[in-house]
Amino acid sequence: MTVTCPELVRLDGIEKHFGAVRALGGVDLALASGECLGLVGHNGAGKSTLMHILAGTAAADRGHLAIGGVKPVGYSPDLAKELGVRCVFQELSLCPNLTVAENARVFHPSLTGFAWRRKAGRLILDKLDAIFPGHGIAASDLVEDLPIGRRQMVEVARAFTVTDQPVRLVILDEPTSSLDAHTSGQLLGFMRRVIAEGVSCIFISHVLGEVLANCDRIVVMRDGRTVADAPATAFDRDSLVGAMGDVEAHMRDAAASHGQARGRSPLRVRARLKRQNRAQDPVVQELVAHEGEVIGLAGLAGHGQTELLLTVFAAATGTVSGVEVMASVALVAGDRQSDGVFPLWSIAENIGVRSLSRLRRGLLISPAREHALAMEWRDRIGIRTPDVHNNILSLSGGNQQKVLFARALGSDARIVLMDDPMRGVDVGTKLEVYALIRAEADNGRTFLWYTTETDELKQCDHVYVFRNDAIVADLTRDELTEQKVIQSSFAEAG
Ligand SMILES: Nc1ncnc2c1ncn2[C@@H]1O[C@H](COP(=O)(O)OP(=O)(O)OP(=O)(O)O)[C@@H](O)[C@H]1O
Repeated sequence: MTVTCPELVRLDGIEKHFGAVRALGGVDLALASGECLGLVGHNGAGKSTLMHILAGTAAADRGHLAIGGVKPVGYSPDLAKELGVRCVFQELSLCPNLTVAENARVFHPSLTGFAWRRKAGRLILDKLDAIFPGHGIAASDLVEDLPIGRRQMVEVARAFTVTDQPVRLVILDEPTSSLDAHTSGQLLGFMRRVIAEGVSCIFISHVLGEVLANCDRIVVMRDGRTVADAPATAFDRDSLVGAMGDVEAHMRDAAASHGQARGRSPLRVRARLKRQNRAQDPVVQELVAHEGEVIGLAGLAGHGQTELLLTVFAAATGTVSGVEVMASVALVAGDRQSDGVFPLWSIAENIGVRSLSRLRRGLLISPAREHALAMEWRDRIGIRTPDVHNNILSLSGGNQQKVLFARALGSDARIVLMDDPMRGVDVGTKLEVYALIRAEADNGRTFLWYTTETDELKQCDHVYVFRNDAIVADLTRDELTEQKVIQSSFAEAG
């Protein structure tokens, strides 16, 4: 039975320019109450910009916006909130030096009185419990001490908390990008429950399976315009990829078909892990990576994968007991906001910073060499910018992530450590980067790749599954299945 719900949002002819860049070229979009709309498109297609306009954090150059049939005058983030519009942006907005409860209070100024801290703590914890049971976050945790996945969970939960203002629309801009498969599933299940209660959601993700399985309708954006708008059931993965443009939908299988015998080439990394003593798991004693291998690190987020990468990174420049690293190392940070991007620098400077010795002419960095390196990588992985000397923050989130790739792959490092590096990278670029990683591995580079996406583990020659800071499974490419990874990630002791 089809139920016609009242229209909640209407955007008409929205245009937005950033200098010479046309981010939005006249976008129309409508959304009903209780509808879940999937919004997809390549990096830089204009999705986040459109959502900023809907959330009142950016103003359109042209066009109209109506919410609940009313065209608001002087639209602003405060007015959006009053009208029931909430947004979880890619670049998380929590105050790092405040606790989880204090961040909830910042969002809800109506929580006053001397018990405000307790009330705010209860409010956010109840919502975290509802969305992410077993989340392990305390109201008194300082946000800057939380890993990126947990920060994302707090940000999502906060968007759904209610005090004196209603929640009618929640915009989720890549909310699962830092969450492992289990936690993403919890969020998507919750999203379906609130949709059933009449709340609307706009869900942006580059994981097309999530969009196809959870949204009622899908809008595809390309180069600042909408190019497709249909019920989710009208699409499959290939037709979505086709609508997004310039991608070969079947490249994935070609990239995955490569296999390699272990251990014939020289050793690059050997890391002995401390034995787990909390549980009687079958613990794998050491991780090894050889020249030319792509090694996957799997398991639920926060179970020691990032720490292992950071330990290998430290061991490359100093002495760390139990860890041997036999070649130079570069790291692609996963938390680009705090660890990856130099926000005051240009795109070219951000790419070149890991290759300074090669870019030097005499005592100084040669601008020409820096420019050439940046142009080479702009073209190789399609960084969408009119000028590599623009500030890095002028790029969309996914394009900033590509810069971090370019920095590592453009360097002379023989070992590349990747901390869930594909966050926010669109499906076309992902396939290109997979092929690039494979080509670089064939040239003798070694990759240690922590990923929260099971599909990406299929790109690896060998996968170690982590749980509670220990390796609990050691899988060859042929043994790897999603089920085995999930089983090992959750298996109880005994
Ligand atoms: N503050 C800014 N200054 C200059 N250009 C910007 C700014 N914000 C966005 N842009 C440009 O606008 C275009 C659209 O970017 P937007 O972030 O909306 O893309 P997106 O579809 O959300 O991409 P992604 O999937 O990578 O997040 C891009 O070309 C981007 O470089």
